[in-house]
Amino acid sequence: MTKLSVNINKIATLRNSRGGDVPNVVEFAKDVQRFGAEGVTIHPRPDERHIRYQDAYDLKPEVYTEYNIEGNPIAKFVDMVLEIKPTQVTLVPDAEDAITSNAGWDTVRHKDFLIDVIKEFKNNGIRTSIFVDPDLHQIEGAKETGTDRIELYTEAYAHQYKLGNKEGIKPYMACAGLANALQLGINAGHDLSLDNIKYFKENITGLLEVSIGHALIAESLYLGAENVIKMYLEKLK
Ligand SMILES: CC(=O)[C@@H](O)[C@H](O)COP(=O)(O)O
Ligand SMILES: NCC(=O)COP(=O)(O)O
Repeated sequence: MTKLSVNINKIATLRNSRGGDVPNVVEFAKDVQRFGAEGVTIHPRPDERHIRYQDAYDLKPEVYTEYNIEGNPIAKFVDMVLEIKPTQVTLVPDAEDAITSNAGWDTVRHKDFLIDVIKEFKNNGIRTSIFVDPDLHQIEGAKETGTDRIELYTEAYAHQYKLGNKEGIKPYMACAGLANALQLGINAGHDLSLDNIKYFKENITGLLEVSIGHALIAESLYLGAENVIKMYLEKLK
C-alpha cells in the first residue's frame, strides 16, 4: 500500500497572501486527515514565504498520521526538526532563490555531509529520506549515507506523462528496482497529480509514500478536498 501525504504548503501561501489566518493551516491539516490522508507534509523554506517555522510547531500536536517535514538541512532547520521530532524528515537541496524544488541531492559529492546529518536525525528516532533525481548513481550514493528512504523527484516523469510519453517512467522503474535491492524505502513526489499518479503507482514496485501538494490543492478548487483525497486513495490502492 502507498500512503498519501498531503503537502499543505499551498494553503499557507494562500493565507500569507492576505496576512491573516484564512485559510487556517492547522484546521486544513486536521481536515485532510479526517478525509483519509495518511500523512501531512510541510516544506518550510528559509525565507518562510509559505509554511512558516511556527506552523511546523503548531501542527505537531494535531498531526496524528505521519508528519513529514521537508527542507534543506541548514542549522535552523535541523534544530527545528530535532525539537519537533516528526515521523520523517526529507532532506531537499533547495537553492535559496528557487520557486520550488528543482533538483535532487548529489549524494556522491555531499556524502559526508549527508552521513552526519542523517545520523543525527536517526539517533533522535526520526526516519530519514533524501530527495534524489532518478539516477542509479544517486541511489547507490544514497545507500551509503545511511538514509532509511529516498524520495524520487518526479518532475521529469510528470512532464513526460503530460506530453504523452509513457517511457518517462523507465528511469524511475530502474531506480526503484535498485532501491528495493539495496533495501532503501521508496517515496516519491513533485508534480504528481490525479492524472499521472495511477500509472506511476502501477509501475513502481515498493512505493511506500507519495507527498502531493500543488496539483492536489488546485484539483480541490474544482472538486473539493474531501473528494480529491478519496480519488487519490482509490488510485493508490
Ligand atoms: C520537495 C518537493 O518536491 C517539493 O515539491 C515541495 O515540497 C513543494 O514545495 P513548494 O510548495 O515550495 O513548491
Ligand atoms: N515532496 C513533494 C511534495 O511534498 C509536493 O510536491 P508538489 O505536489 O507540490 O509538486
